[in-house]
Amino acid sequence: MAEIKKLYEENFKAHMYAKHYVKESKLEYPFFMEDFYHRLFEEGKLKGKTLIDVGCGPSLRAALIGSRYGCDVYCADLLENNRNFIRNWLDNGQSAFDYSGQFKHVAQLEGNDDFGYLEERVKKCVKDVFYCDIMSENPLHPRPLRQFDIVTSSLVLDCYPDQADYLKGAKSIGSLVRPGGYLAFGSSLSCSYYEIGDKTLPSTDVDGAKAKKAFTEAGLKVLQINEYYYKNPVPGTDGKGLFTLYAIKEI
Ligand SMILES: C[S@@+](CC[C@H](N)C(=O)[O-])C[C@H]1O[C@@H](n2cnc3c(N)ncnc32)[C@H](O)[C@@H]1O
Repeated sequence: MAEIKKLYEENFKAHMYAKHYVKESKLEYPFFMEDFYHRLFEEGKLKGKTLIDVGCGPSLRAALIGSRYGCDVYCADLLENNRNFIRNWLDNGQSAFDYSGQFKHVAQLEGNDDFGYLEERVKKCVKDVFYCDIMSENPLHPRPLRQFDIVTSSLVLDCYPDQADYLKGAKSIGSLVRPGGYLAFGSSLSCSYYEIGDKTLPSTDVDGAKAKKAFTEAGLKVLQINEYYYKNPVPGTDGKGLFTLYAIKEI
């Protein structure tokens, strides 16, 4: 586990990740998570005021959708570089990093051709950007544990191939959901590595059923799983696809 965190500290380049996995994504279905969040909110399945995106990285996936529904969004990540990347975007907008492909996609989901309105909306909804570590019992340490109406997390827990770490991470993510609150989660499917530039990072051989087991053990009730298998191999990873999971913490 310490090794994985060290690998991230040394190899995860925020700008390169944002460029390769958000801006010019090589994934077959680049905006899988945005579509998932959009659908859940639109169907009224996710309701609440506070949203934390755990392991947000240099991405605003959850903020883009949660902002439509007036959520107060908190972006949390292990790496200072990622947190600074988001802070810089919040201060300087598209001139700091051009997310226009992703923003255009979300605007289209909302029935709009022009995506310019999203920048202000996202900036307004993000209330804070802070440290979190899902390998800690309190992922917000040294802050006190706080719970949220909605917890989102995409492509984060699958960074931990060791089974014990995976379960620990699921428990830690689950601890952030308030009783009656929701988890909207996304992951690679049966993946052992992904590349960022010339760096290779490990991933996990996991599917919806394994994630369901982990989050059930973490005290959540899983309500929906959706697996998507790539039709063609995706450059830079051996992942077979992606999956999403939606769960509730019952009162
Ligand atoms: C593959 S990126 C995903 C980024 C973003 N969520 C997305 O969907 O594009 C993995 C992210 O998990 C973060 N991460 C890795 N280990 C973590 C940990 N122990 N606690 C919190 N975040 C972690 C990394 O810093 C990185 O931002």
